Amino acid sequence: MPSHRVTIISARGLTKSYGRTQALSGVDLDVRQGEIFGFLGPNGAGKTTTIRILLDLIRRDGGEVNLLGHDPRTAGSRLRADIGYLPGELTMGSRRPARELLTYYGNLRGGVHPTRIAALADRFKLDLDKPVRGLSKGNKQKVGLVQAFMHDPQLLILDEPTSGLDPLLQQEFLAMVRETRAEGRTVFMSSHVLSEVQEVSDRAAIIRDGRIVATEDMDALRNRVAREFTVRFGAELPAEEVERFRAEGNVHDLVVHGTTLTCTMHGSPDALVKLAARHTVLMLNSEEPDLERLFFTHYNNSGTDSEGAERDAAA
Ligand SMILES: Nc1ncnc2c1ncn2[C@@H]1O[C@H](COP(=O)(O)OP(=O)(O)OP(=O)(O)O)[C@@H](O)[C@H]1O
Repeated sequence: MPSHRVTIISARGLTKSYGRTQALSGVDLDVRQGEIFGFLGPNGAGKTTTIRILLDLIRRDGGEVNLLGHDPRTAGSRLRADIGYLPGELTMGSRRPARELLTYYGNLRGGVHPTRIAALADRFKLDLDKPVRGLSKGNKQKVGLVQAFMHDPQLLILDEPTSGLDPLLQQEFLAMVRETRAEGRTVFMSSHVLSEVQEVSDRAAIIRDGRIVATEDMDALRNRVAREFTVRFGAELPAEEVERFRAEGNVHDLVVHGTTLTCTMHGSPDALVKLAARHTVLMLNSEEPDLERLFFTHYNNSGTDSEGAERDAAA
């Protein structure tokens, strides 16, 4: 991605404490126009706090923010019209039907055509006639997503957007995010689920204990992440066949127990799949590491030096 693109989100040295809890200890971010930018971190890392500061929903203790060319502290409602925001915790106690609530939100942003609301609701399989208060968590999340997308904002800021969505709707959501990018608009989304960010993002920042520990192109992150594979064969493998697996450059930690082989791999599983296909495969399973493991295996030593991690990723 060309680095000369317009910067849509810039944050420098953001700090925030809640009493004795230091939630952010100097967060820097640069998000460029037309990219999908993932914001990854385990629970309590500071994602929601950062997002709320970006939108001036809470006040920062220190640092600078620029969103679409403005400081959100002073830009007021004009800036809000160019942003779609999905909060991490939706409080929707209204007795009104979703259609009415969404029309009301749309009017606050200068009006959104009813057919646009209906089309988005249709994609998410949301019933617009039910009172919002009685909706399930997942259906409330859909209302939140429709209100974030419906006015076609230049910038979408989404806090844990797939929380509560079933897998098919997660895919629908990711498709919408890609369409947004194709129109040159920008998406910033937080998540603690590595796979969804990996699937859709161009770049991601990883936050841990209130600091950005890495900002990476997703291709670089994909290669850093070791996935665990388990293959169960129809019969025990001859020793020389096991050696073929062991000889593959990106196969590590290989263990064979009876008919079951486990290993970890970086990058593409192509070689493993082709070797396995020489035999009868009863089961093949691949698990991604959770974020915590990724942090401990890859970022522990690089500590808080995000430039160092970027250098490593480029190497
Ligand atoms: N209103 C608050 N009062 C006190 N502490 C808070 C408040 N909000 C957040 N914190 C603390 O600040 C830190 C960062 O929290 P934050 O909600 O930003 O993390 P997060 O990455 O969004 O986590 P999650 O994925 O669980 O939503 C945590 O230690 C949290 O307990």
